[in-house]
Amino acid sequence: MEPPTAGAGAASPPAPTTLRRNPPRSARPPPTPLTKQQPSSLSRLLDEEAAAAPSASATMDRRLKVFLRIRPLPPPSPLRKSKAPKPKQPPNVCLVANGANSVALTVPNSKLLDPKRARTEVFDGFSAIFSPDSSQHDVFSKVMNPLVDEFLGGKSALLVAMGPTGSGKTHTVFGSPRNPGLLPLTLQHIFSATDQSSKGICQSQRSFCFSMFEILSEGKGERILDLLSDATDIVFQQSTIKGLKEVFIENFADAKRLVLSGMLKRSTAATNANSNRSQCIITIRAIHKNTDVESEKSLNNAVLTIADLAGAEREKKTGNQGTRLLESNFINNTSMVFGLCLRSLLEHQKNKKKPLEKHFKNSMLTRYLKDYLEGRKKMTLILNVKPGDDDYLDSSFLLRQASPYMKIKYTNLENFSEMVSQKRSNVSLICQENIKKRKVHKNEVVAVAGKNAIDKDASIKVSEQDESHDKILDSELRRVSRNEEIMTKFARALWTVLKQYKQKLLESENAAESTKKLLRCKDIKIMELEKKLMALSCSCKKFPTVEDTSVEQSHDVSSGQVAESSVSLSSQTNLGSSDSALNDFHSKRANLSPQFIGASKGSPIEQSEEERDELHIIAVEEIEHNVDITGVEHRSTPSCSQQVNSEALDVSSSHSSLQLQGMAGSRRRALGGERREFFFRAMEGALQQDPQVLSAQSERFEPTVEKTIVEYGCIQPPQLVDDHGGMYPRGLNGKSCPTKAPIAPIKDSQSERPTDKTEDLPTSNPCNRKNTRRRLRPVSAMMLKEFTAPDIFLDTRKEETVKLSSDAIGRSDKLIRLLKAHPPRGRA
Ligand SMILES: Nc1ncnc2c1ncn2[C@@H]1O[C@H](COP(=O)(O)OP(=O)(O)OP(=O)(O)O)[C@@H](O)[C@H]1O
Repeated sequence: MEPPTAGAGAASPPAPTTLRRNPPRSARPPPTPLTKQQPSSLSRLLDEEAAAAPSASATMDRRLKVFLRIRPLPPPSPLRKSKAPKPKQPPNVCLVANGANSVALTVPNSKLLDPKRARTEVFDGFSAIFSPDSSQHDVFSKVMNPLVDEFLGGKSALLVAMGPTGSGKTHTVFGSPRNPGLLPLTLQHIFSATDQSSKGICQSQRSFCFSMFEILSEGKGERILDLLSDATDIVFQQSTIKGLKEVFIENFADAKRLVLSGMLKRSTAATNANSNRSQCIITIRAIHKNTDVESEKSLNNAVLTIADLAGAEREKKTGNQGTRLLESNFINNTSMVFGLCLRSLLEHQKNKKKPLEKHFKNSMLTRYLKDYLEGRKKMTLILNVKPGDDDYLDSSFLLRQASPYMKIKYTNLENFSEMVSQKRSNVSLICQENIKKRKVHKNEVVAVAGKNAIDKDASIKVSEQDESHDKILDSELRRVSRNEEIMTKFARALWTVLKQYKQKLLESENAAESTKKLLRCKDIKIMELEKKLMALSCSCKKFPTVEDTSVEQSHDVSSGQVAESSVSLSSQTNLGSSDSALNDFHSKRANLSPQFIGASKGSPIEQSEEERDELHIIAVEEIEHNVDITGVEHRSTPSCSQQVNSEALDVSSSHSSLQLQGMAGSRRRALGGERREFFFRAMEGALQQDPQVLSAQSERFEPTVEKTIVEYGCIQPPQLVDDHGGMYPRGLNGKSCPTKAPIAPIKDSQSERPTDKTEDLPTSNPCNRKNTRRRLRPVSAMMLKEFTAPDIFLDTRKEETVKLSSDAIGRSDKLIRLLKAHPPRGRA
């Protein structure tokens, strides 16, 4: 074993330095320089105590014993042996035994910031230190022998093996068949001792119960596994394990077999460290069969427990993941809780005002070992460490953590169980006394009444015998009654609070119920509405079918419209009547119109009056807009009719078709939808053939115009329902003409007065935009107005207009006459 680098004997060792990046408040004392080799205060104290008085050993016995075992460095791997050249220097060691009770821990060079400034810490005060070459028997004789003796003497004891993973805990506790550990040696010792005692004293017969179980992690929790049976229903209840198998062992061979079978069942995992994954606990309970009942009782309480804790792991080193990581968390957590319990016990012992924290509740192991961790039963620790440089951090952590535990004291251990039983008996005695006292009081009353002489005598006897005792009982009674009162009040308060909570809960439940009901109603309503909507949409889908009446009407309307448009042409002489041609035209129209009519018929079902008006207004606006675009001159159309001739008719037809095309285009832009699209396309198609056909047809229509007027009884054609339910008069080719559509705009008027367009707009248009928006006038009325309206004369700025107006007056006279000749029949 190589001595520490800063060990004794160095000629001029570098001054030890303390590297502290984050110094704690209660800074540790600087590490003891090894050059001085002075024993620490604790070891000095222990030595002094040992030397001073024969009772010193007893004092030392009262302290928590902490042993340290340094395991040998692992041998080089066989691969390395055969192939790699032998290392010149032995592997560096950071931990060496510095004396009987102390070790020196040197920071390895690899961990030093400045290699020149070596640093060594000395940890002393250990009960014993076992160097790597110490045998299992050495360890047993110093660690376990005293505990076994105490156990056989009827006292419980616990040995806990602590340390990082792979430090030799399992080796220390179980050992191997060739090199048995503490447990086999203990069992051997127990049975050999029993044999000797049975040989010597035949009065007592001892037998032992053996149990072995492990606590391991299960997900994020813990569970117990019995290593001697396959029982699964093991429950941990108040420091005892229910369902745990205890096997009677009568000889060492049986015990050895049990230990082996238990070890085979123990959970280990192939981690980097190939370590145990559980805390293994072995208990040996002595059962004494003695003639003396009292001694049997006390001896039967003794339990010897050996705990082989799972080694704390560093995540970085093991590289554990998933379940293994959870396991190592559990292991580290248990070690931490165990350490916290001991720390708390020490703090409590140092300062009685500090409460003993209940850290033991945080893990199953510490709950099981509660009595030991609260200082009521004796415990011994054996720390296992690895001395290699690589294990410096693990060793340092363990030594720093465990070295203060040596100061933990066990006082009044012997009396503890007695104290407990005494306390219990005292309480029961007090209760009995209370009952007695009540009886006595009762008897006193009875005695006063003179009813029962025996009771009277007894009460007098009691009162005379122990007055002081009565006083104590009185005070106790008062205390108990006060406690009772407090508890009753508390219970009442709790009851009322609970009542209130219950009421609130009921209220909130009711509210929730009513809200649910409301929601259900709403749902039903929504469903009904949805159904209605579906029905409506279905009916709408079915609706767009061709209606003969509509077609007929459209025929009529179109003829009426033609009549309207052809009013100005009535003076033409060469218009031949041709019903067949008209029928042709009608059939063409009929082919075009059904879609439109169907669509227009269908819409009013869906739309309200307001919506229809609104859409009507939009349509009118669009048409107006088109009218504006195609020819603002049309606003002066009243005069155009007078100049009608065959040429003008052609022009007007083409104008009309252009105008209607424009209108159709704008309508298409504005209104989406397949049906509308179809309608407009059809209309455009019809218009494309218009210029010639229309002129010919217009000529032919002339007599029909008269007829149609007679048929409808007025010039006003039947109104057409637009896609959106809006009503406006039909124009040429069934196109609605919401405005006072000019029938035959004259080319000349456009060329003559191009600059007057804007000026004429507000005044010359008798049917201004506002009016059109509000309501559509019947075509006849509009025409009459056009012909007679005074606003025609308003445009006096230009002589031409005046002249045309005067012509219009003449034309209106003609129209009036025409109307008089054919008075309207009245609308259907
Ligand atoms: N004192 C020793 N002498 C010889 N070999 C030892 C000694 N201590 C430990 N070993 C060996 O080191 C290896 C690891 O030891 P062991 O399994 O006891 O470690 P451990 O602390 O129980 O690990 P874990 O907590 O992970 O279970 C074993 O192969 C064991 O034989």
